[in-house]
Amino acid sequence: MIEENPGTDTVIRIRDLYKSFSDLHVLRGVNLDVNRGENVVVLGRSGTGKSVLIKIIVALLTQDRGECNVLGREVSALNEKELRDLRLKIGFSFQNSALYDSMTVRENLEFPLVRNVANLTRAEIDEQVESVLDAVGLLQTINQVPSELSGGQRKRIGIARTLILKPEIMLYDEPTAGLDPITCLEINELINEVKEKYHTSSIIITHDLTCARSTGDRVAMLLDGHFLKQGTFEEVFESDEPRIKSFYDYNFIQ
Ligand SMILES: Nc1ncnc2c1ncn2[C@@H]1O[C@H](COP(=O)(O)OP(=O)(O)OP(=O)(O)O)[C@@H](O)[C@H]1O
Repeated sequence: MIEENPGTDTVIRIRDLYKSFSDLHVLRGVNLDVNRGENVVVLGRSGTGKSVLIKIIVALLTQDRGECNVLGREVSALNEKELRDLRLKIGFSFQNSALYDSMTVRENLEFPLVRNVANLTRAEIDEQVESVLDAVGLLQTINQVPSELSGGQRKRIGIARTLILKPEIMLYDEPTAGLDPITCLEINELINEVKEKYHTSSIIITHDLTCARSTGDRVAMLLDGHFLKQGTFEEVFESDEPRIKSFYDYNFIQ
């Protein structure tokens, strides 16, 4: 059981969360707090339920029991409109950036803005698109289409597209998967820059230990349906717990 921390502003509070699919018991008593302005890394082997947890946070799945409170609201109790409003405050960076191939970078970024924010002038749209592209260091790609960009650039544009709605919470699902080591380092830096510039609170799902070490204010290790250990990267991996040691040993670290 993790400690209550009444002095901090908790944006995600998960208590005793359970989720099964038939007889596959994926989450079994998950507890997690994400405090405002904090990057929390969720580590765990393939199939341990990291994505299921994220999907419960954005109500794409519903827990069997337990509490999942996001920005002060229990997500499983929200109606459609409340959910839509909540999701606008959450930026979700998917494993595959899912940009529209037929649109330019500018059009990809305008799309969520025009769809979700009423009465913006052309000048305001341009200003916001350029500002967010500048923040991810890719202003020069504004008129290109995704097929002309590298995997790392597409990932950055995907992050820019979520940032354009100024989310309070960012959820990164395997942000460095499939990228070369240098590009991984750049994405890790970007995740930290996003936190500084946009004051976001984030969950970063990964099995990349370099990513965990460089982006995580706190690391939480999901094993056997719950968080076996939470703390700084060093606190978690100083542990003598054999499953944590073996996770460390099998995941290459630079
Ligand atoms: N909608 C669903 N219906 C049935 N089973 C599901 C569903 N979603 C997830 N699962 C199962 O739950 C388990 C956990 O899946 P999840 O996608 O959360 O794993 P993960 O930890 O994110 O893995 P990876 O690192 O490979 O992405 C898997 O065995 C998966 O098959």
